[in-house]
Amino acid sequence: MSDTNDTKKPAAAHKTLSLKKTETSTVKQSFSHGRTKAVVVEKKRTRVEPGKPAAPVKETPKAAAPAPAAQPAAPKPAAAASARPGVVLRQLTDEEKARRGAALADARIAEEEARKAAEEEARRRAEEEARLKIEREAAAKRKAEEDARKATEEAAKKRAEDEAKRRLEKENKDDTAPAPVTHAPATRAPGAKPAGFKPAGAPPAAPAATTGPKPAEPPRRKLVVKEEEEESAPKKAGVKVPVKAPAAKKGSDGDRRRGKLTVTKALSGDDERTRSVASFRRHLQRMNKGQVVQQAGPAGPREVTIPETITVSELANRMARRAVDVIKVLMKNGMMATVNDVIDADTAELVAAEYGHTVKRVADSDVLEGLKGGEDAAEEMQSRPPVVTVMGHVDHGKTSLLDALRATDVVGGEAGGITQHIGAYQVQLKTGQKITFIDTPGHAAFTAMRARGAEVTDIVVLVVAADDGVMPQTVEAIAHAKAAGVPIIVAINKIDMGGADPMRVKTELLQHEIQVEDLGGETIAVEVSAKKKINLDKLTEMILLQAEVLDLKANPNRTAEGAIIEAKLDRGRGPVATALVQRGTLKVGDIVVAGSEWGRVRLLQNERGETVPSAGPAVPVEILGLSAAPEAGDDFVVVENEARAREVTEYRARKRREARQATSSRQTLDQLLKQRAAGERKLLPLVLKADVQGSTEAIDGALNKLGTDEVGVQVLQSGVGGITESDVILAHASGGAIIGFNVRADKLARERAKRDGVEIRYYNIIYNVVDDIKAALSGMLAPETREKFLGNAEILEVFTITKVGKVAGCRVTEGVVRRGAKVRLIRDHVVVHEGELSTLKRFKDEVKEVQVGQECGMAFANYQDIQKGDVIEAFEVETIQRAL
Ligand SMILES: Nc1nc2c(ncn2[C@@H]2O[C@H](COP(=O)(O)OP(=O)(O)OP(=O)(O)O)[C@@H](O)[C@H]2O)c(=O)[nH]1
Repeated sequence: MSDTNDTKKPAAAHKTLSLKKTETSTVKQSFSHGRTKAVVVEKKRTRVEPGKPAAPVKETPKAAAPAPAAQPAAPKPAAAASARPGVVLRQLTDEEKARRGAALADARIAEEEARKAAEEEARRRAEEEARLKIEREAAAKRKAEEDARKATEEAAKKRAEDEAKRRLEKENKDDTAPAPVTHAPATRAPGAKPAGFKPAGAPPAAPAATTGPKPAEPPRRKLVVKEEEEESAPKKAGVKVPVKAPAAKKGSDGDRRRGKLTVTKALSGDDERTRSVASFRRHLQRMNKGQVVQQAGPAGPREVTIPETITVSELANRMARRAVDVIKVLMKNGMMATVNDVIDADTAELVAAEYGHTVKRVADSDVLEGLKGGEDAAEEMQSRPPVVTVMGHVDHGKTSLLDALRATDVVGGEAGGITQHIGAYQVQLKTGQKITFIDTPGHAAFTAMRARGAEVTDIVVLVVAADDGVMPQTVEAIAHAKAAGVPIIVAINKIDMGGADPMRVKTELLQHEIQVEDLGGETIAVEVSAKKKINLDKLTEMILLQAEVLDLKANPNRTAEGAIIEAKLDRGRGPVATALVQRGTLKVGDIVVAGSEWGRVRLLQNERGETVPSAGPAVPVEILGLSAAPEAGDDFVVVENEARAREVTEYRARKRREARQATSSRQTLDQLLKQRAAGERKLLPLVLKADVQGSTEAIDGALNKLGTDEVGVQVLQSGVGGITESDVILAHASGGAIIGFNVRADKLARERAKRDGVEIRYYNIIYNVVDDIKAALSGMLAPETREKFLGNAEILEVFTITKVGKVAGCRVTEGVVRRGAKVRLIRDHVVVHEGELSTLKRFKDEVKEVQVGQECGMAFANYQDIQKGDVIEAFEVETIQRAL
């Protein structure tokens, strides 16, 4: 506040003259916001007696105004005294005049400023009022527009629905001319929006025309929505929200979804439409802020490991939630999923974040990390028995030798006398030492197992019959053993036989870089007789000696690891896997992952069928309790819990599926068809099912060997277990047959095979499979054609007969001419035509054949250019079936 003193003002004209010794002045007070107030100040002068001290000036404000803070023009006591009434006023000094003049000027300036401030304030108020008025009017106008727009939308929507209904009814009535039901009638008025198109705040069609210049409004509104979407896009990219976001649908549907939520829409029950872009963005923002929407669960937030893909149930499991909770979250994000559906890691991460869990993303292959334990410390290692594989040529006595060593006889039990089942046995010697033998059907299975990474064998015993010597499969076995880097012990068998010549065997082996000790080499050779049980102890002694050299050790005090030697589906016992423990000890109750199968060990049985509680290193044991039969050569490992087992097996199963798809039957069929089209090698497609893996491999190998450049076998699928409907479907699709070895088709498969005409053949002897397939392949060989000369006839005369054409009057000069035979027309020793006869007549009668020397009439089918003197050569084509 500032006061302005207006003293010594000249008397105003309206003021009455009075003798009162009073002097008035006005004080103008300025307040904030330009408010001012004028205060009149009266100054009374009193007489001052000479010699008496001057009384102070007493001011009596007429209004209750605060006293002026300063009286710039107030006279000093001396001046005041001189102004006393009764005292002659003295003239003001120059100094006083100057001061008063300055004060007056100041007061005038202040007054001017206050006036200006007041004017400014008034102007501002007027403007503010005008603005508010405009805003009020605009709001009212907008409200009116909005109401009108809503009304129009409602009407348009209703019209569209009516229209759709009408069309639907019409379609139902008239099936021949179906009209697509659409929400956007093609004949809508210009400017009118398609039914359901509701851009936020866009003026309705009708008011747009009346309210004037707002033509750019709808597109702008649309753009805003678009911007919102675009804004959310990078977030999506960053977080990879796998929400079925309001992805634009085609046409009016997509547009419609961008609109505001109206009552119609809300009641329409269309979830997708009711989810606006803004809500999606809000959701994303929530996501980005890491705001937890759901409760983490009873155990609180945790770290959830998420692989590249995961099933809904597994994700729920890892978050300690119910699967239905996960499904709810997915649905909320616009994704319909069931418990068993596989979702990608991004989606899973979103769900986990929703529950406030932290996520640990792992690559697919990471699940295998740490599956197998690390190296064992040297002090934990203990000696273990050697694992021996017996290999050799067919009938050289592998099984007999193993039998002799085990003092059991399985040869008689084998159909056809062939070792068809891979078995693994441990023999305990008189000394108490143990040797584990793996009986394979041949080196192929050994290699197949090696190919799967199962390096189970420590020593190979190469059986060579002393009477037969080194044979092709002996050579192959040597190659396989060498490739595996496994030491060989040669067992020269059948030394009891008359024609046995062990030295010949030894020298023959030299050609294959096997130098036995007798001949100055390092390879141990033992002359044995499996039948007469000669030198068997020497053989075992040599095996143990070799094992000693190899210094075979393993840690038995750890979780078990090993390899699957054989697996089968046993009717009574379910999936049974013969496993060889390589380190650690396998116990009943352990959770085992074997290849892409897993299970809790229900029962362990040794080779004699006895139940054992555990199996240590180099012990072969049958495992019961697996979910399905793994493949021979798969590794097995004991894991800490079921979740881990599931994780690993799911990953492996997926990888195998992918690998199979890469060489899927469809692809094979395509190749097959291509080959057929190109007249290339003909393949006989087969689906092969057997009771054990070893048999499938043995049959597969044997059948593949049957192939030639022209024909061959295409094993579309081979596996262990009964023949199922899917096998039949596969065989049918490829036009192939099914081979069941020691297995049968189930009911569904039988019915389907009957319906589709797919042949299923059952066998229990490999030779028979090979023979039958050989015959089938022979049938596929293109038959040879051979021409058989019949006879010659000379054309004596040519007659032209109406309706028949040219007929040759001939005489058979050589052999016979038969009806239906093929003929060539030879003119001057040159073949001018090759075709068939249409007529063969003797006199007027059709005859079957005409002998040499006889005359006949002949006409060619579709050929008229015959001349006298031409020779007709008759011949037949014989087809000769070939065999492999
Ligand atoms: N005299 C004699 N015969 C033997 C001896 N060992 C095996 N045999 C016979 O040789 C034949 C073949 O023996 P297997 O043990 O079945 O031979 P394998 O090598 O296992 O044959 P595949 O299973 O077909 O590979 C049988 O008839 C045996 O009786 C032996 O030491 N002396």
